[in-house]
Amino acid sequence: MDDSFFHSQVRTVWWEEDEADGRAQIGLLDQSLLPQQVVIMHLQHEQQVADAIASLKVRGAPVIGVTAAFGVALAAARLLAERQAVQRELTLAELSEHVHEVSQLLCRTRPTAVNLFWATERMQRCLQQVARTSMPVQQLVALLQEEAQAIAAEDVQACWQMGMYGAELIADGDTLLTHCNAGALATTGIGTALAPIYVAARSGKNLHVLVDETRPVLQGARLTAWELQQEGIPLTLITDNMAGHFMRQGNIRSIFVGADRIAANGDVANKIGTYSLAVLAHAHQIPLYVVAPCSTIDLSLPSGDQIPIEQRKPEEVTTLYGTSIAPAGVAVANPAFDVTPHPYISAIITEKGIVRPPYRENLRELDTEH
Ligand SMILES: CSC[C@H]1O[C@H](OP(=O)(O)O)[C@H](O)[C@@H]1O
Repeated sequence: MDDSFFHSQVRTVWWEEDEADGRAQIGLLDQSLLPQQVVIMHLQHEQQVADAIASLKVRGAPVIGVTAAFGVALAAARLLAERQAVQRELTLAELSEHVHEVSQLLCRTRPTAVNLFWATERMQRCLQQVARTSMPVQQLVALLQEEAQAIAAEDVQACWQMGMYGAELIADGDTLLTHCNAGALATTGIGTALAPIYVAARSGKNLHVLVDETRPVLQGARLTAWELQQEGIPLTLITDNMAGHFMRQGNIRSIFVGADRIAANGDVANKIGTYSLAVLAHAHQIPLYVVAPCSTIDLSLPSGDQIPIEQRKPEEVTTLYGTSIAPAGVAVANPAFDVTPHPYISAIITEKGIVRPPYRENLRELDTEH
């Protein structure tokens, strides 16, 4: 497969330099405005990066990991530039402390997606490893940038591999269901859950995708529908509460979803509503596949019960595009994710292959970095 395989020009996040003064910055597609507007942001401070992640301008587990890595590299470059401007030395100890503090800042934005923690830990490890070599601090800052670029490049590669493995599970003529957005917009590559769909479609299989709208913030309706449309993949948008109806009618061959964190026993935290889908799928004997890179696997947690679930603001539920849809003062719950117990998961597709039960043993053999 060559680069022309993927038609869309979707780019989620990248490293760049300001045209005017050559300052390091991060280019980022503002996903909160899609599909109505395609707006590119240019971030020059780590606080802007943290705000972009917290406000879902960039969202999806793999790409928030990449964004956090770029954020750490940006913070290091910014501190060095500040010191150079006043001709003050930046010591290794100061750089290390700054990188640690910025990692903590970025990790406070979204607690469930483990990729954020994985990426910032990897950035800190990179600094610790080379620090012993007494390398000049300018070179350490450049190395952090290279490490972030490597994380992004590995994500692109992982998406391809997940796509190739997952496509084997899709047959010509299948109708598939997906939830939220686990496509190109959630990664720096062709996506996680949507990657097998793209690979299968490009290999000539005729497919149809049912897309859950995914309340409360509509990643399915706004992002997945937009992304699939750009790629020319036939789709039908449905509201979340229609999924059971279509399963019962026998219209759905399999379900592909992403993941924000996978525990050692194979329990999966993913966008709220995934658990309900999984139970329905089980009742209708429809396979549910989770597609995620190894950076989403957290072997330090024995089960999904230990996965922290992000609670988001009530306004995401009580309003739609700024318009109130509920009575003022109503009590609201807004967990962003739920946990699907592993017995409901038919297979977990990673860049290293397809993992089937028993998950505890088979995930351990994958050689993840956690
Ligand atoms: C490829 S992971 C995408 C993953 O991210 C989503 O959450 P959010 O939009 O809140 O970042 C959701 O859980 C998707 O499955």
